[in-house]
Amino acid sequence: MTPIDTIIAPATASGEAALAVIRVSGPLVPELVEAIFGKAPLPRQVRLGRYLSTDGRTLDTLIYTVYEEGKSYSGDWLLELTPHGNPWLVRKILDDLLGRGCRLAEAGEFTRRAFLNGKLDLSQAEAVVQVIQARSERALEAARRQLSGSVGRTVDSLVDRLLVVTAMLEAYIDFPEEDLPPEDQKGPAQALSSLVTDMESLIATRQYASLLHDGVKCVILGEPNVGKSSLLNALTGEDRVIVSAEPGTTRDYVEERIHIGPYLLRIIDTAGLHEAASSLEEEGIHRSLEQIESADLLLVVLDSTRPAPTLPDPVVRLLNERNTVVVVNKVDLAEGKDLAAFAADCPHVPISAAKQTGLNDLREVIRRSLEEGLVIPDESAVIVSARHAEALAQAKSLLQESREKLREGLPAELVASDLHAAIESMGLITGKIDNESILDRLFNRFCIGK
Ligand SMILES: Nc1nc2c(c(=O)[nH]1)N(C=O)[C@@H](CNc1ccc(C(=O)N[C@@H](CCC(=O)O)C(=O)O)cc1)CN2
Ligand SMILES: Nc1nc2c(ncn2[C@@H]2O[C@H](COP(=O)(O)OP(=O)(O)OP(=O)(O)O)[C@@H](O)[C@H]2O)c(=O)[nH]1
Ligand SMILES: [Mg+2]
Repeated sequence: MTPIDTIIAPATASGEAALAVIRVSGPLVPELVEAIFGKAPLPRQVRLGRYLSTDGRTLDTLIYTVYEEGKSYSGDWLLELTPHGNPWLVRKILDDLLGRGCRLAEAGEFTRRAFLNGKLDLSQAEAVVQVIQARSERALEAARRQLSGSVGRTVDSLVDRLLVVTAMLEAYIDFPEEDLPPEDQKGPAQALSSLVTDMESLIATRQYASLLHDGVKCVILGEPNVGKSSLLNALTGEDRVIVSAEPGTTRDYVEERIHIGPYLLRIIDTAGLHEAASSLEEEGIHRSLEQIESADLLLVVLDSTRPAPTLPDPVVRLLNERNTVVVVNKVDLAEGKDLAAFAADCPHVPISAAKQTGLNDLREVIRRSLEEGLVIPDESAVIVSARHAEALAQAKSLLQESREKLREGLPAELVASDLHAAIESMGLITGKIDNESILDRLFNRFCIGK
């Protein structure tokens, strides 16, 4: 084995805080503990000690924990120091450790070592970043599952099934003159079809993952002056956009992020839709339409005192009960019209953006629409990473080709070689590969200290 460096990094963000965590990982750990604290390292015991620097000064009285080789996060000897959260103190300790032969860790290096030591598969290592970066409860839940190995397990079980089919076919390769008799093609062909179906549904979870990560795109639309901007302000709880009695106030779309229950939403206010009177208005409306077309959820705002609007045809065609909520605004004004016939299949929610009434009902209806209208996988694996989706799609198309070849009665070894390529492609997900450049690309996205 080549000797490895002992790496160090702060594991917490820099800045004043109650505590900071510094991690040290590598073979120097036992002797460092002896030298710094004057005590033999006792693995997995939380200890209080005085950090004595190389020049004999006490830097801090702090808590430290030693994890022994093979039983740590990284898999190597590991020391965690919890000094007071003073950035200057952290710097002093890091400098002292550098002087003792450690070096600063690169981004993701602790997790990279965990992967190389077999503590995590690659999909789990990637999940560490997802857990740190998740911006909603649902996103965190999906990342946590991936970190616990859900993606790895699902992919492994697909690979196991694929290996069984490959073995069935390879039994024939030893008898090259013999064609695969039709009755023996049936088993592998069926197994391949069901694998393709299962891979497709796994790939489909990616759509959900991007909603989790980027947020559900929710577009507020409607005629001018109905209160779209007032609604955005009410939902964000800020005076984010200009509201005025003059129709055509909003000229360009405005985006804000809000949470509704466990979901993250990108909520977008658009220019009112009507017959444009100027080219500037036309451009505004054009931009509204672009936003509307790419939305996951539409909030159509009506003015309760006005007749139902006539929206442009392309917009009307998009509306359905799964992606649309009709928001009937200005119900604080007396002279309400009966608007129940407008988009009658979609839920209608009466509100007053100005008086801030009905907003909790609206949040509840939005939440329900998201739960019913979006395919939200319950337990199992969610594919969050584009890299995983790509590898799966590649494997899936190889399986489809091999099924075709099987049907055409081509030799078993041709079919089997496609299957091997598919297995290799799936191996990229869990990291059963030997490719430095992929590893570099992956781990560079981590923050230092992870
Ligand atoms: N103080 C501290 N808190 C932390 C972490 C850490 O590294 N340090 N983690 C870092 O992300 C997360 C927890 N993940 C961890 C995963 C494995 C091991 C570990 O020591 N594994 C050993 C022993 C397993 C056992 O005893 O059950 C191993 O796998 O061999 C530690 C933390 C979140 N909280
Ligand atoms: N009475 C009452 N007035 C409201 C309500 N919501 C908005 N308004 C008023 O309606 C007018 C238009 O509001 P905006 O939020 O600017 O409407 P908009 O749909 O964004 O308008 P454009 O950007 O021009 O398309 C303003 O004078 C608001 O004060 C409400 O719930 N009740
Ligand atoms: Mg507006």
